[in-house]
Amino acid sequence: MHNPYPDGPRFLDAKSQFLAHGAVEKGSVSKEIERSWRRCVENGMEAGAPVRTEILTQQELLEKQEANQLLLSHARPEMESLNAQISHTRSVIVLTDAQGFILHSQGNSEFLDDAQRVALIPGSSWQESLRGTNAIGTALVERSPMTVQGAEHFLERNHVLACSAVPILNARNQIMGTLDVSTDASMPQQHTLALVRMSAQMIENRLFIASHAGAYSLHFHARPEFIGTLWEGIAIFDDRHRLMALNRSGQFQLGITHEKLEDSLFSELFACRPESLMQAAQGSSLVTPLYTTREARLYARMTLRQAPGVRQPGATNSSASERHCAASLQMLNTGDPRVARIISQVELVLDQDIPILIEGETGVGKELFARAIHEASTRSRGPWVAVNCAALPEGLIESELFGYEEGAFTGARRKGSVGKLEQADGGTLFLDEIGDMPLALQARLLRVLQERSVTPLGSTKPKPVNFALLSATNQKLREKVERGEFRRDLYYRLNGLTATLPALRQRQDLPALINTILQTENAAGKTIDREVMALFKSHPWPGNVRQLHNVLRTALALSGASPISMMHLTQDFLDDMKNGVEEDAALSLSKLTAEAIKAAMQSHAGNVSAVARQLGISRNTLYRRMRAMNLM
Ligand SMILES: Nc1ncnc2c1ncn2[C@@H]1O[C@H](COP(=O)(O)OP(=O)(O)OP(=O)(O)O)[C@@H](O)[C@H]1O
Repeated sequence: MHNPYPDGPRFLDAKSQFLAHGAVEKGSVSKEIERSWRRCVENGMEAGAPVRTEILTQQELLEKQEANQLLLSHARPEMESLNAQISHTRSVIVLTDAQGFILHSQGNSEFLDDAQRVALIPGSSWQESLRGTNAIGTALVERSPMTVQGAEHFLERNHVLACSAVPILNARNQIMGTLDVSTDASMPQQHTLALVRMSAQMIENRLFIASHAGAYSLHFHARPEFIGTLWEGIAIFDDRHRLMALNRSGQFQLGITHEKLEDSLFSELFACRPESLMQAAQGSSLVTPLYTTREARLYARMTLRQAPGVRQPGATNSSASERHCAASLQMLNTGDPRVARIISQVELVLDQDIPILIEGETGVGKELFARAIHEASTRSRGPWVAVNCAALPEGLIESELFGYEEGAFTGARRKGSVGKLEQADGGTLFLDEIGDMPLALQARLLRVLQERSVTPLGSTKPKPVNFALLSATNQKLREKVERGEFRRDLYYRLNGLTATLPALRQRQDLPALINTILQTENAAGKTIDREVMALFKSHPWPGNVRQLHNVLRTALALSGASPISMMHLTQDFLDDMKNGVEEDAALSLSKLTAEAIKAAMQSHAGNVSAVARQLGISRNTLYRRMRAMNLM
């Protein structure tokens, strides 16, 4: 019969030999186990001794949990998901602090007797000096992942256990704690350590990101599909592009140890300007190729963080490298007749001081389009300043837009602040989500547009400004005007020309658009199989081009070198697809019903009883349906 624990007798023999002669036969156990046994003997420990169960009081445990709050909060979700993967085995998952005290445990402990169950609950300690050779305590001493099975444990009481523990390190390579899975000694162990390693790495990545509040982080790997996984390198920089921290995978990929990290600049590590990646990071999670200064090719995604003092791209003059990232108007012309007409209209009014209002559903590419207009204009040498009116808190929007003088209000910065309107002088001001601008500010904005000057808060001196004005909205602005929620005079000021970008489901250039997106993902020429293309053509795309881009990006990562097929679409998208179809069906059904009712009303000259009879429904139902469909 298959013996699930073939090494049991070998470990027992090795242990007896070690206890009798102080040495083991070469190769019978690992060096780490032999070293640990030696430490146990040197500490005067006896293999057959009863276990001393050291357990913290409730108060002491609470204090330890408090002191390790960060570790606990990031480890808990990973322990949950590890538990879901191994819930069919009889195992307990344990998190300890750096001294080996259990902070949290979960799982199935039925395979243990009462004493051992107690040993795996929060508050008990697995220090090697107390419990002899064991995965947690020995991993902490050896600073490396350990599996300790059956008789490899020094104390006989622990021979029933098989445990795999991995130390969790912070960015400075200091041990924060361990993650361990303990199970019955007879359970095969070959995959357990790999699983625990992965979970520990996830916890390290989470801790790493949470403990460094830099200005931006760069996520990188030699293979694009590894970005966003536990194997990615993560580098965190401050707003002066100095490296603040690099995770272990990053240290390995870039070939630097954490001691050498101090004061490295972005430009010393990567052959690219951080600003160009920042531009790509705005509003999307684009993966871009880049080279290290040692000429290794990597892929990276930048994540901007909301730290104070971060210079956001867009609020400054657009540099040559940023400009290189923006799409040109003709690049956006991928064959849809409506888009082509809008582009030719825009080209006619370009540089003529005519404000353009860009309308369209979310994700149709309004900001991309606005940026392309700026790039095509003579103002492209001037600044591009984008303001998202929906993202600014109402109390801040005024000072953001208009700026303020020194000492204008309590808490104002000493030197005052230049508002966005003034920053845009000589370039383009893009007011995104303009429909969300509070009414009171609409009046002030209108005055600036009429007088072409800005008066910062706390000042009486107007400053002349000159910028091209673009704005965008996904709301029906005209309807807001009718409802009195948006100033009519401002509405007319903003829309010298209205450019309405079609929703993706209305566009006739889907394959060409897909090709453009594939190009931006460095995957030009990638094949998409017919089934997927047919699905894409019938999907209603509620998230528009942004959604298409995301679906393609994930499919590219999942498909590797093969053509994109159904198996590379995420379940999320397929579910969305199903719901869309159901919604569509419901929509067309209600349209058909409305048509049927209208026709029957006409042929029976409005006689409700006759119509109800013809349609086979009651008069009440007919009235209800007519009311719901606005037919009465
Ligand atoms: N013509 C296009 N070609 C390639 N990608 C596009 C195009 N239009 C839009 N996208 C993709 O869609 C994303 C969203 O575009 P953008 O932010 O300009 O949309 P938006 O209409 O301003 O959205 P929102 O209303 O939500 O602000 C872009 O980051 C890009 O990935």
